[in-house]
Amino acid sequence: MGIIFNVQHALVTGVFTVILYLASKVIYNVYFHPLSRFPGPLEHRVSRLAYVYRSVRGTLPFDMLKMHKKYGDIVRIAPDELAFSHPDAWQDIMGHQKGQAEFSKATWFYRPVEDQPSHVVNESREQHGRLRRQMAHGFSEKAMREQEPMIRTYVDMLLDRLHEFCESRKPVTLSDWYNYTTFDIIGDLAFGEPFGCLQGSNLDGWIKGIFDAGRLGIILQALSFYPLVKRTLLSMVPASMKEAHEKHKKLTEEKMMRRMEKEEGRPDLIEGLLRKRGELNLSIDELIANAEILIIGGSETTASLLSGATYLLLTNPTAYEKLKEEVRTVFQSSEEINLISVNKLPYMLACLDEAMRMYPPIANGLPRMCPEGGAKVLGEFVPANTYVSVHQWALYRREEYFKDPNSYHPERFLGDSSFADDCREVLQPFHIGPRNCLGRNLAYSEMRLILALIIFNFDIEIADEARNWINQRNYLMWEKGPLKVHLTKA
Ligand code: HEM
Repeated sequence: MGIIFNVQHALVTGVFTVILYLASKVIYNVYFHPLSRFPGPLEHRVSRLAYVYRSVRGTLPFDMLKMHKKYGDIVRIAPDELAFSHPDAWQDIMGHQKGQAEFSKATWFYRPVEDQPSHVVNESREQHGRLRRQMAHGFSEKAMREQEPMIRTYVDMLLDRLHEFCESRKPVTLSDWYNYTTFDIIGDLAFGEPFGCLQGSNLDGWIKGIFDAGRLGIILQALSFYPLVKRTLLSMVPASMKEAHEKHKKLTEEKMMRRMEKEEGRPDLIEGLLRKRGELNLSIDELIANAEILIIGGSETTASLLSGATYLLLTNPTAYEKLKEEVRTVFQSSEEINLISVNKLPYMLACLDEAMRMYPPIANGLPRMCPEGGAKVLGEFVPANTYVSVHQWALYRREEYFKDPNSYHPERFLGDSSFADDCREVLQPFHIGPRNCLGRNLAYSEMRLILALIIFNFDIEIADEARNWINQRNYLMWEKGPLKVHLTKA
């Protein structure tokens, strides 16, 4: 009897202690936390769970717009995180900081599993600078000129495969074909060999492994705030998953070994790191981590934008007709279209930029951490260790910065007076500052080359089932459904 009473007593005390702890945390977060003066929905100010819920549901970009509309340019989206939606936030958070420490990348987001090898995107400031300097060789103009014939081989293969569909008159899932092309190109640029996606008309198993790991990454990021749960779940990973991981790792090592055996001076994106491998003290796992991040960052982003731009053009016939006219007037044959000559297509560039605004490949805010001593963002003092972010999709849909933000108007990037009040510098799909996108020029060249050749070679009509294609969820990347179109030879 006495024992039962003691157990009951301990249980009641335990439950009471937990409730007391949670209640005091809620009161602290709402009234006494250094960020308590910033507005935001109550459920976001009291706990991280509301943010996690929206991320895991894939609705965060759209929810962020509603929050900024209601609460203004600064919203407290978690007890320790502020979201900023204003053109000046780019410079304040990501720009080169004079005489002040940089905002570092948030570990919970960029390194959800701490013991994984690091790479250029999540490295600490010093090692990042060294890696970036070396990798920059592969992104120079000279390197891009040398890479062009290789890139062109894959684009020609894409055109050949699409011509086959014209003959068969079947609808084509163009979004898949964009992915196959960008994956094969980046496979060659990062590992020295394509994935064979264009050849096999499907995504290689190795790539599928990377996508699966990406989805798991969102869950692991969320669990970073609940370390005990994360540790427990990680210790329970089933044997089949561990085996799949080991198999993927072995395949990747073999790929890297084959690349390392290739001739010296290959003009690709990994050569710079291989040349200074000793000086940079790079293990094979770190080399692989860098090649993998190039694959993820350099293919899905570009393919998404190409799909988004194609969809927006096909659902905006005036813009589509204008672009067709531009491409088919400037060029008389496919052979004339190359990485340099696409510069003669200003309307196409505006079409791509407007697609970046309406369908940015990186739609959510990638969190940074405020340095020691705190810093000012949009004139407000933000305490040290606060996470801060800029959510692109929400920013680009605000009427304060773009007229008629929910409609596709490439003219806004061509000096059309109806859009004179637009704030075009808001658009920063590649970010700014010392950690902005290294592949920006390559991405633009690749997208312009592919789109120009597609528009030149085919008349395209969207299939009925793809009319609402753009209504998607977002899990760091867009969850793209099949963009089905009908192609006829132009
Ligand atoms: C439309 C296409 C692309 C978009 C929108 C895009 C966007 C971005 C953004 C926003 C970042 C910064 C990430 C952060 O702050 O954590 C980034 C970094 C990076 N991107 Fe891209 N990217 C694109 C294509 C590419 C391509 C084609 C490559 C290379 C093949 C590439 C390579 C990189 C690299 C290496 C970094 C890391 C730079 C550093 O940390 O110093 N990107 N990209």
